[in-house]
Amino acid sequence: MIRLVLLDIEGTTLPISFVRDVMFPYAAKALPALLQDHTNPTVVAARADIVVEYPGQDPLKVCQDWMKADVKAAPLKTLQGLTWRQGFEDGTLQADLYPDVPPALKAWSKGGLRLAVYSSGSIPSQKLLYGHTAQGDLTPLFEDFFDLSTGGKKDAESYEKITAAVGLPADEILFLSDIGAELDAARTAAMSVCQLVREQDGTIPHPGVAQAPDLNAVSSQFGLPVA
Ligand SMILES: CSCCC(=O)C(=O)COP(=O)(O)O
Ligand SMILES: [Mg+2]
Repeated sequence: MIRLVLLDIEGTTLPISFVRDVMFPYAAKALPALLQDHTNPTVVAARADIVVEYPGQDPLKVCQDWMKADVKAAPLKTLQGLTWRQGFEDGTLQADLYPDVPPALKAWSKGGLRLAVYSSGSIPSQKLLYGHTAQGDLTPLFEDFFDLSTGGKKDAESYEKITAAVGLPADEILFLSDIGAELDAARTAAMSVCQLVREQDGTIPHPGVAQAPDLNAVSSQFGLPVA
């Protein structure tokens, strides 16, 4: 029986186009000034991580290249999160979740299911995003937030750590993602998994895993409370 649903964000609850066409351009504009900040310890640490990994290269150029290729690099995710704070807080950014998402999350939570997030986006940016949606602040629905500080999303060990953190048998945790390699890693860690195959995102169906076009279909397949 599923007791906790662990959700990816991009491609699962939020269209990829919102990340690529709205959030990334916002971050790209703000990054040059942010990288000049030599007093914020979070910025200093992220820039140092980039310099260690790419000695002699301009950290801004490295970030720009990562964004172009949607590389899930922890220092980039930290820096992007810092830039998005201003946008979410002043109303320039508002998370445009898939329409099936808010009602399903509310029904699952009301029905007693525990909910948690596991995304490459930094935990502060996950909270900003779910805190500023067209349907209001959805953060109270989630009991926990996990990001790359737990480990890479394609590593089974990350899912073992999450299982230990939430204190449930792995098969009672249902991980939802659009990415096959993430689902494989979660399955290796004995979690239940389902791929969100979002038509709008052109998700490539991954062989050998349960699939659903939206969260309502997830509810039907796994016997979860319905919206
Ligand atoms: C607050 S998440 C913003 C989107 C993002 O930058 C990202 O990398 C999401 O990746 P995911 O692991 O949710 O597919
Ligand atoms: Mg994703």
